[in-house]
Amino acid sequence: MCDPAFHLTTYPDPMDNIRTLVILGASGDLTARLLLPGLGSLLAMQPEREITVIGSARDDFPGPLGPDDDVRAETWEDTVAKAFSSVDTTGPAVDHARENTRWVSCDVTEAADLEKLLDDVEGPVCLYFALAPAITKKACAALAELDALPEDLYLALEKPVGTDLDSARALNAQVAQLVDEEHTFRVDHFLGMPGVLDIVGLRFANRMFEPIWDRRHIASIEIVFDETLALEGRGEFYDSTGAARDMLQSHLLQVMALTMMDPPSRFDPVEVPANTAHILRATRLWDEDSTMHAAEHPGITPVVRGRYTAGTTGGHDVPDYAQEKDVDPERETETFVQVTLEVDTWRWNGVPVTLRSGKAIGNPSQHIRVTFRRPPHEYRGWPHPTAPNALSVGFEEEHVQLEANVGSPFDSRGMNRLTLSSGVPEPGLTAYGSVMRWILDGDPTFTVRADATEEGWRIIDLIQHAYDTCAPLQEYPAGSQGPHPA
Ligand SMILES: NC(=O)C1=CN([C@@H]2O[C@H](COP(=O)(O)OP(=O)(O)OC[C@H]3O[C@@H](n4cnc5c(N)ncnc54)[C@H](OP(=O)(O)O)[C@@H]3O)[C@@H](O)[C@H]2O)C=CC1
Ligand SMILES: O=C1O[C@H](COP(=O)(O)O)[C@@H](O)[C@H](O)[C@H]1O
Repeated sequence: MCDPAFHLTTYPDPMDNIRTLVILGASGDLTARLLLPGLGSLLAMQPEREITVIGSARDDFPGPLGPDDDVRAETWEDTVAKAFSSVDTTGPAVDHARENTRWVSCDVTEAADLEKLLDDVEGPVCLYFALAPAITKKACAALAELDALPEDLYLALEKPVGTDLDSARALNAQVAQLVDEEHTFRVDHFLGMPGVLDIVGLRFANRMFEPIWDRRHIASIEIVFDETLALEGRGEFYDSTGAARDMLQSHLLQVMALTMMDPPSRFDPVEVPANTAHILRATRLWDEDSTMHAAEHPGITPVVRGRYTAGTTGGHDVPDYAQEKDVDPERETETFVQVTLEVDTWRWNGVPVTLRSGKAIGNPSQHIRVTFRRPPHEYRGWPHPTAPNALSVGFEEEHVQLEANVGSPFDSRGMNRLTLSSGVPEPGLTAYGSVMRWILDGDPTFTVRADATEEGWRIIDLIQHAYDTCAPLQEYPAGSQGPHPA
């Protein structure tokens, strides 16, 4: 279980860091829907924290009225208050942030604008780029033109970092000219999801899992994040991205690395990212032709991709992807991907690791499931094969489930399957609440280091190669479980 107040690192002192958060792109969807509510829930939990939030984008907030609008949106201050109250947050830290927030208009691609924005801002300060990747790149170039940057400056970058390996390398190099790695947060909110953080407690705060957490005892690992959601008006972004780049490049690969990393000696921004990178560097596509793999795990198709057609999911009619707004049907963008990977180390060689994510899926699953090997010895007269033990953890719902065999084969009941299942009692921070906490603490332990981003793109290139050579785009009706043979 992950205690919400459980601060995992000893570096640096919490509550002694960032006092000013500047959100660039603050009139966008991310800020109102995720960043501000996450911040509000954190402040409700930490009443002593004093933080000034500066919102910024090109237009005066809320921006001029469009030709078809008849109601002017609320002010920035109202937006902050509304976002805080949406998660029912109160307390002195919430009041302080609400009363001290302000809006500054700024085109982040213009050095002169940035200079004005940062003029009276004192460090430690974090600039949060809630911007499209192309604008983030231009903003970094404009920041590099300034004569001086605020002292103790942190930068927080949203995903995606770049759009491929080359652009990610270029952006990382640009960022490195502005601040060092320990002042850089490459945000992956999946690392803040309560269920994902439960993996930390399960693995490293118990005696019983870590000794068997390797290829000798684990048969396979599955990390699934399916969604009923379809495009939700994000056609333009999604059509140039697709499921692998949207969901695997950082999110599911980061979760995989946390699930499979060697135990770090400390939970700090040196050890955790190093162990994450170690796993990602060793990751390759499952080789279905390897004799050893074929004997132990026959029939795995390493890459499956699909795209939804019309159907119904979550009680809503979903149109054929090709009919969605702002998409090019000829582009072959996938809305479903399933890949089986291998982490080629002594600890994990030969264990298939399947990552899957699909949009418009019926009865979607969102879990990390570790399936153990069967007992090594078969007793005469017992039912065989004995079902394997399995441990699964939900992503956002914090649901932990352990499956075991109990009972005696010598009485009439025979062997039973026991499922120990528990939700975690106290709700903790939301995913973006944890992200905000790490940022305001100046603690990049659970953010994505530059090399991990680049490894993510290397793995995406392997998947793309499979798309081009052996994984044709298949169709699946919205509301189904995805294409065969996933
Ligand atoms: N929305 C989501 O659910 C998620 C988004 N993300 C990532 O977060 C980032 C932002 O996403 P989202 O909020 O949805 O995007 P939006 O398109 O909703 O918002 C973009 C923001 O950028 C501002 N902007 C654009 N150009 C400039 C400029 N030159 N100078 C200053 N501000 C500018 C816009 O305001 P204006 O035009 O007035 O300047 C607007 O405030 C993206 O990288 C996305 O991938 C990540 C996870 C989830
Ligand atoms: O980053 C993204 O994540 C969401 C899923 O995360 P959630 O916290 O909103 O459940 C996904 O829908 C989106 O496509 C992707 O860009």
